[in-house]
Amino acid sequence: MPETERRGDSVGAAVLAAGFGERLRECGCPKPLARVAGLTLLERTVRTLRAGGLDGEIAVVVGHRGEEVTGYCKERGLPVRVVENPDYPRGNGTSVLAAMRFLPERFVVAMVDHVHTPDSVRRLLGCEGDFVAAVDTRPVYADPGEATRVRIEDGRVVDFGKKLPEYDGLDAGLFLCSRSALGRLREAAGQERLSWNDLKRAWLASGGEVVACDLAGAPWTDVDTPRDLRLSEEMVLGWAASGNDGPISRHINRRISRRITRRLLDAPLSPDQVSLLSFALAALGAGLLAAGRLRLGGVLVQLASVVDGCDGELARARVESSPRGAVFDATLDRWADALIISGLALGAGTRRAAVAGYPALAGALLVSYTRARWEAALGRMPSRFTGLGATRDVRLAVLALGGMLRAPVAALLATGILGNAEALRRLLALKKERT
Ligand SMILES: O=P(O)(O)O[C@H]1[C@@H](O)[C@@H](OP(=O)(O)O[C@@H]2[C@@H](O)[C@H](O)[C@@H](O)[C@H](O)[C@@H]2O)[C@H](O)[C@@H](O)[C@@H]1O
Ligand SMILES: Nc1ccn([C@@H]2O[C@H](COP(=O)(O)O)[C@@H](O)[C@H]2O)c(=O)n1
Repeated sequence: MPETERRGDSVGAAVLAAGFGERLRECGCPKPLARVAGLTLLERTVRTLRAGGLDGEIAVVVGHRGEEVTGYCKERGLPVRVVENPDYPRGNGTSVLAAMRFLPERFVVAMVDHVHTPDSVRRLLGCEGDFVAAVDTRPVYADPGEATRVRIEDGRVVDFGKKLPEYDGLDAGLFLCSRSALGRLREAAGQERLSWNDLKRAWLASGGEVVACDLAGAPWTDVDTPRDLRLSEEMVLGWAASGNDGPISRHINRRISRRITRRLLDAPLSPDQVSLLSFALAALGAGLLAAGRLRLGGVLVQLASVVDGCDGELARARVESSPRGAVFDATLDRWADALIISGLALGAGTRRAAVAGYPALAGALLVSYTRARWEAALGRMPSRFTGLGATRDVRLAVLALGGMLRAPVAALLATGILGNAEALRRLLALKKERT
C-alpha cells in the first residue's frame, strides 16, 4: 500500500517471522511454517489478528529461510505484505523498523511464535497509549522460566527481562505501538545488536510509558520447542471446545467431540461439512426412530449431538468461525430437532406419543428461538440460561434416552415440559429486567 494511501484510522500489524527458530529445527521447516492445530504459526497469527478486529495492512517480516516463508504466503494467498529484513541477524528490533514504513500510525507488533486468541487481540486494540504491551498477571500455559518477565506499577510496565527476580506478570509477545513514538528512537536503530527489548528499553529511557494490557489468564503460548507445539495444540483445542453450552455438552459431549476434532484438524473437512455430517446422523437417527428401531435411533441421536460440537470446535481452532456458519449450524439443528421429535412420536406408534410430540416440538423450537431473539436484542445470553433449561444438548440427550430405554412418550413429555418452561422462564426474566 503506498505510504500516501494509508488510512489514518486503521490499525496495521508487523508480524515478526524472521528469526532462526533454532530449537524447532527438528520440524524441518522454517519456524513460521510449523503447524499448531491445523494451521501454520504464520497463518494462525494472521487469522487471529483479523478475527480480533485488526483492519489495516499486515506486514510479515521475513529473514531466516525467508524465501520459503514468502513462497508460503503467495501459495496460500495470505492477505499480507511480505517485508524482507536483511538485518534480521542483528535482532528482531530491526524487523519492527523494517516493517514500520509500510504501516499506518497505529500498529500491532506480533511475534509469529506466540499463539493467541482473537479476544486477546481485541482487548489490546481497545487500549490507549503510544506503546501498549499485552502482559499476563495470571499465566496458565506460558513458562515463567522462558518468558520475558515484567514488573508493573500503576498499570505501566516499568521493567522487564528474563531474569527479573521480582515480577508481576509475563510479556505476552503482543504490542500496540505508534509510528510517531517509535520513530523517535532513531539513535537506538544504529546499535550493532537491536532486539525488540532493546527498543522497549530505549522507549522507557526516553521517558516513554509502556501501558500494560493485562490478559489475566487468557490462553496464549510462546512456541520455542516441539513440546511447545504440542502444548499449544492442547491449549487451542481446550479454548475451541469451550462455549455457552448446557450441562450435558460441558460434562459429557465436549470430552468426546474434542477428541474427534483433534483428528479433523488436518483433514480436508470444513466446519460446514461437519455441520452437514451432524445433520445427516440426526436424520438417520430420526429415520430409525420412525421405523421403530428406537434403541439404535437413540444412539445415533446422541452421536449427532456430540458431532454437532465438532463443527464449532473446528471453526474456532482454525480461527474461521463465521456469522454465516453460525446461522447454517443453528438452522440445520432446527431441522434435525423437528425430524428427531417427529421420528420418535411416529416410531412409538401410539396416539399419546403423537399428541406429546406437538408440545415437544414447540418447546424445542421456542428454546432456540428465545435465545436467538435474546441475542439479537440484548447480546450474549447469560449463562444462567444454559443450565438444565433444555438447551439442545440436554434436549437431545433426553430424546436419545427415550429411544434407548424404549420410553418415547416420557421423553417427548419431558422435552415439552422442559422446553416450554425454559422459554417461559426467559420471558419472565425479560419482564423483570424491563421493570
Ligand atoms: O436449543 P438451543 O440450545 O438454543 O440451540 C442452540 C444450538 O443449536 C446451538 O448449536 P451448537 O452447535 O452451538 O450447540 C451444540 C449442541 O447442539 C449439541 O447438542 C452439543 O452437544 C454441542 O456441544 C453444542 O453445544 C446454536 O449455536 C444456537 O444458536 C442454538 O440456539
Ligand atoms: N459450520 C459452522 C459451524 C459452527 N460455526 C461456529 O461455531 C459455533 C457453534 O459452536 P459449537 O461448538 O457449539 O458447534 C457457531 O455459532 C459458529 O460461530 C461455524 O463458524 N461454522
